[in-house]
Amino acid sequence: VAVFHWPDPMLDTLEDSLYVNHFSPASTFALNCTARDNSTIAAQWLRLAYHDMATHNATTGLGGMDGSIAFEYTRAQNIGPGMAESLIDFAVSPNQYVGMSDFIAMGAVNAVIGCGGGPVIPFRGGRKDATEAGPATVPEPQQDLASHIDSFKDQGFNETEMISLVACGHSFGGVRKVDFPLIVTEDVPTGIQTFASKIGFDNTVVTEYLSGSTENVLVVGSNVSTRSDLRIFSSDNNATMQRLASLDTFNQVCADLIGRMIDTVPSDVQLTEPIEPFDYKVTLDTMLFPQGGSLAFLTTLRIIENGKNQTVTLFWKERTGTFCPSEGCSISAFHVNTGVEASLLATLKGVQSFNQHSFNASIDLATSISHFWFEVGNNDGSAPIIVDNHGTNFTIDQDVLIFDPRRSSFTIAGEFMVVGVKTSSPVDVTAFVTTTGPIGGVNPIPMPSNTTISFTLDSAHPPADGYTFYTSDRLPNRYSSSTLHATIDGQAYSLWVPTLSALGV
Ligand code: HEM
Repeated sequence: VAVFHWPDPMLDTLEDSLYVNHFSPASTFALNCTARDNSTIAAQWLRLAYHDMATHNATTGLGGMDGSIAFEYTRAQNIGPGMAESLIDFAVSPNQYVGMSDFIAMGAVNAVIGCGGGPVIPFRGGRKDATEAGPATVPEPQQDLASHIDSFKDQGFNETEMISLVACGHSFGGVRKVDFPLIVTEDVPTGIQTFASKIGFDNTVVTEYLSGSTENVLVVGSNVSTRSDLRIFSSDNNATMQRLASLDTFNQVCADLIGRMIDTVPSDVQLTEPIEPFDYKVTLDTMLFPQGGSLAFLTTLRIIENGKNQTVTLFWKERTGTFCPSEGCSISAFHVNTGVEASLLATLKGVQSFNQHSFNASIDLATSISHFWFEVGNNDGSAPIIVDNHGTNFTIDQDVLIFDPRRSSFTIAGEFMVVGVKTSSPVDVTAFVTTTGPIGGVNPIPMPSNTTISFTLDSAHPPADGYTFYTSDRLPNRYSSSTLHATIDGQAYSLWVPTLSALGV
């Protein structure tokens, strides 16, 4: 299991996206098997993930789940509106540390639970987005069995796994003549055409195939050349399909294979260990900025709701000199937000909701802050739990380049970030900003992109408390997050700013 050592922007983003409800569309849109375009969002997402993975070549190690589908979705092999629509679903979520490909993979995990309630597929992060299209290697129904065996072999799956993975995939969604003109569907009713009239993660696709009652056009369609499921399913005399007739086996095999499918990445990509909900998490809105002769320090500790009535105390130590008592300076939470909703995936892992304990500490300007930790009291006589980033403390790397949410301005007229630098010498400050592009134009998919914006000396905010302030260019539309960079007195500093405001600003 991946261990979270704060700060870790990638794990931080992925864990929120997986387990905090509404944090990312990837964990919500596909729930309840929501219908779209004569199919379901879940089916579209699962097909998107497979088609993204299908560029993998196990021999060269190239391709796989890398988001290259964003450059390939207009190909005939990716026909149908589901590809573009699904890419649009995911395009709001990426930032500088997590790309589209991780969200496409997360979409597959949520598609499976969203339509069937399970099985739960482990999620690993760290995929890298491709910058161009991969080869056109998605299998097509008019190809013969030998080609399909070859395609799956290239993708890293043997013949038995091919049979199973196709059965798993085709237990979702439908085949629509309009989207796939190669398939002659005069013998299949129009409208919603789901395999075996079922939507969901069950093995009807298998049992109806075996009993001869299937309406799957890739099995019984009148165009014999596009009966690819028939050729694949029967390729080992139905031995695999018979095994999959057990619902438990089907669920186990599908969880395993879809898991392998989303973890099929270019060989130079190293995925994290599976990401489970973090017990204790310092949330995104942790900020340190000068204010009226001291430093304001805002932070929040998120705890999984556990039925105990807990009290949390924030502790911190000085950066230089002595100011705090030997046990550290401390303060109680000023706000507790109970009942932060967990995602469906989190509830399937036993997490019902989270409590957020927020702090607004005033830090001595001269001695500043080097690190912080928390004590969680159970109010039942038991010893408090020390939450200290797994023994490494929550370290404030630096207080030289800071983001100042109070001096920043966010109005309809425009959004401007203000940063402070702890020097009076002139400094070049830039922000590496992720935005999601406009819908429409040349590329209808609002793919996330990165731009650099610069800062100028802030005439509205004179130097104060040892800091000089710089204001950004107007933030671009569809700003999502940024990382600040500056070289100050010969040393390079950077600061991830995942969010522009915090409770207590
Ligand atoms: C030889 C391999 C495969 C062939 C020839 C094939 C072919 C097709 C075709 C023709 C459609 C209908 C497309 C449309 O009408 O829009 C379809 C739908 C679908 N396929 Fe496959 N497929 C294959 C493997 C897979 C695999 C391995 C998966 C995932 C594990 C998968 C997942 C899906 C899903 C979820 C749909 C429904 C999409 C929707 O309803 O929006 N397919 N496939």
